[in-house]
Amino acid sequence: MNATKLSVNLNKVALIRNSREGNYPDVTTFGQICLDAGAHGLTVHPRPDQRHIRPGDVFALSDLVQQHPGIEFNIEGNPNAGALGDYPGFMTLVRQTLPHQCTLVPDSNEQLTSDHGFDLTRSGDALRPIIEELRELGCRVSLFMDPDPAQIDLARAVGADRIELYTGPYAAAHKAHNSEMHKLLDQYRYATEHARDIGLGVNAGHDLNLDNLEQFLHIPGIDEVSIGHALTVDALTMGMATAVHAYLRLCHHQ
Ligand SMILES: CC(=O)[C@@H](O)[C@H](O)COP(=O)(O)O
Ligand SMILES: NCC(=O)COP(=O)(O)O
Repeated sequence: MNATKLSVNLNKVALIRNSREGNYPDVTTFGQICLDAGAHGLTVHPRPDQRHIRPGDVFALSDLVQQHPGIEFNIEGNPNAGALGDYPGFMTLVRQTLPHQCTLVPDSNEQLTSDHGFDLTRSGDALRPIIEELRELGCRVSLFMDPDPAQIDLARAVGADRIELYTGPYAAAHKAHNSEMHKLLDQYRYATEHARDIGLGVNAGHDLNLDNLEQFLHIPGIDEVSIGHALTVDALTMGMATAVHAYLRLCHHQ
C-alpha cells in the first residue's frame, strides 16, 4: 500500500480566530501542532474577502515552514483574484512567500467554497503564462480538476506538474450511501491512472474526512491529500494532534 502525504488546511482555524478581535486561536501555533503531530505539509486558501486566512497568516506560516526542512507549504487560490481592499492579490502573495506548491483553483471571489475543477478548454490559454511564472519562481503547480481525462490532458498541455482531484462529489455520494459512489470511484481511479501515465502527480481534496478517506485511498497513486474542514471539526472532540494522527493512519503513515 503506498503512503499518501497529508497537508493540513488551516482555513477553519483562521475562521474561528476572525470571529473575534485578537489572535485566538493563533493559526501558526496550530500549524506547529500539526507539524509536531507528523503532518507533511500545511495548506491555506486565502480568499480575497479574507473570511479566514489573511495575508499575515500566509507570511507567518511561510516562516514556520521554512524552519522545518522537508515540510511543504501549499497555497491554494484563483491566480486571477487581484487586489481587493488590503488583500494584495493571489499572485502578489505567492511571489512574496514562494510556497513549495501552488494549487490553482477556479473559484470566484464570492464562492462559499470550491465546488468544481478548471475547464481548461476555456481557461487554459490564460493559465499558461501564470503556470510558467510560478514554475520559474520554483513552485510546483497543481490544478484543481474534476476527474475528466480530456481535461487532465489539457492540464499537462498547459504545463502543470500535478492535478488536485476535486473530491466533493465523492464525499457527497459516500455520505448519502449513494450507488453513484462506486461509479465515481471508478472515474477517480481512471483519472488518477491517466494523470500518472502522462506524467502528472495527483493530489486530492475537498470534504475528505475520517469516514470517507480510507475508501478513497484504495485508489493507488494519490501523492497528497489536503484536509481542513473535517479535520478541524474532529479536532474539537479529539484535539488537533490526535486528529492529525487519525488522518495519518488512514494515509498509511502510522
Ligand atoms: C480547493 C479546495 O477544495 C479547498 O481549498 C477548499 O475549498 C477549502 O476552502 P474553504 O475552507 O474556503 O472552504
Ligand atoms: N484542497 C482541499 C483542502 O485544502 C481542504 O478542503 P476541506 O477539507 O476543507 O474540504
